[in-house]
Amino acid sequence: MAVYTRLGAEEMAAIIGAFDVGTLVSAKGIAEGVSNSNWLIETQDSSGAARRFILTVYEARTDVQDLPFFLDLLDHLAARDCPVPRTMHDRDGASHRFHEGKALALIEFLPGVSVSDPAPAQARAVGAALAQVHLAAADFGCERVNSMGLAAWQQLLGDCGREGLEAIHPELARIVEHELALLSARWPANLPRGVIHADLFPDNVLMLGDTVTGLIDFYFACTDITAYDVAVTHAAWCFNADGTRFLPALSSALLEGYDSVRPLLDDERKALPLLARGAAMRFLATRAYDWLNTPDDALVTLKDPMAFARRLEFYANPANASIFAS
Ligand SMILES: Nc1ncnc2c1ncn2[C@@H]1O[C@H](COP(=O)(O)OP(=O)(O)OP(=O)(O)O)[C@@H](O)[C@H]1O
Ligand SMILES: N[C@@H](CCO)C(=O)O
Repeated sequence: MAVYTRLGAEEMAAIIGAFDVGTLVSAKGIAEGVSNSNWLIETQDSSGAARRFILTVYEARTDVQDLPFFLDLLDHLAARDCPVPRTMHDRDGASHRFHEGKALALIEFLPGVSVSDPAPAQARAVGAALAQVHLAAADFGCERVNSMGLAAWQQLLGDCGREGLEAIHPELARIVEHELALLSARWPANLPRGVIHADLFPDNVLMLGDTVTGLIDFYFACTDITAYDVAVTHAAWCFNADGTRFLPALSSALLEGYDSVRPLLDDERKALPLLARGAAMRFLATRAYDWLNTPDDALVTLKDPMAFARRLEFYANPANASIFAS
């Protein structure tokens, strides 16, 4: 249950009272998510209309210094008609506040559900929405370094150690060593860069039918290679959960959807096999680290690192490079 912070009814009413969003009617803790504490908030405004919001209290994993980047980005993208929630600003105009030393923000509630078994039309819509974000973010003035880039993969996997990786799977240390060396040597330097979401998994997309109603959880958003975001989204959407089966119809649909809004440049397309190996390595790294370092009594369901080791092997196989050809 991702509610790490306890808030009494009076405290909650005082927090919501700092925003011009009506009177608090209910606050329900949201089970999904592991990083921060989230509540679904209902209020009633002066005309009697019901309104809904998400209250997020940021826990240790989110650096408060980054909040202006994340929250201003939502406002920037929403103003350009991207399907992202707006940030509600408080009565002083601030996008986030502090309560008992923790930062919090009130975010627009968007309808929709996260799909667990996407159809090609849904993957197409997600590809198009991602491209829309990339275009709309072009004039966003702020930058943020990718804290989950190549250096972080090396650090996390180094911390896992050869023995740790071999305990996860006997072949994992060998695969990681070989792939990290290759990625360090070949990671592209000259591809177009911009703001990327960097974590656009199905659980971070709200949909109604084939329509994307919300892209959420921008807490890894950063400035990096734009096509790397396509690779991340590809790795997240185009395989079954354990990574044993590539789903070609989802892959074609996702890439077509993206291209229909922002056609990939030839150089970007050529780089996708390598960028996808990097994307698979990024999630392998955080999952392997968490697998070995999360206490047994922690209230989180660990995600399987091997699901991304299998994707990595798929992308590394030259016979599969053609999936990215136009
Ligand atoms: N703007 C929104 N509109 C509707 N529902 C939302 C919105 N933002 C978040 N949610 C709901 O809250 C849940 C948790 O949100 P989120 O994924 O941002 O939490 P988190 O703890 O930061 O995530 P994670 O652990 O995935 O990093 C989502 O799965 C979704 O159900
Ligand atoms: N989406 C990530 C978790 C957040 O980085 C994963 O599935 O491993």
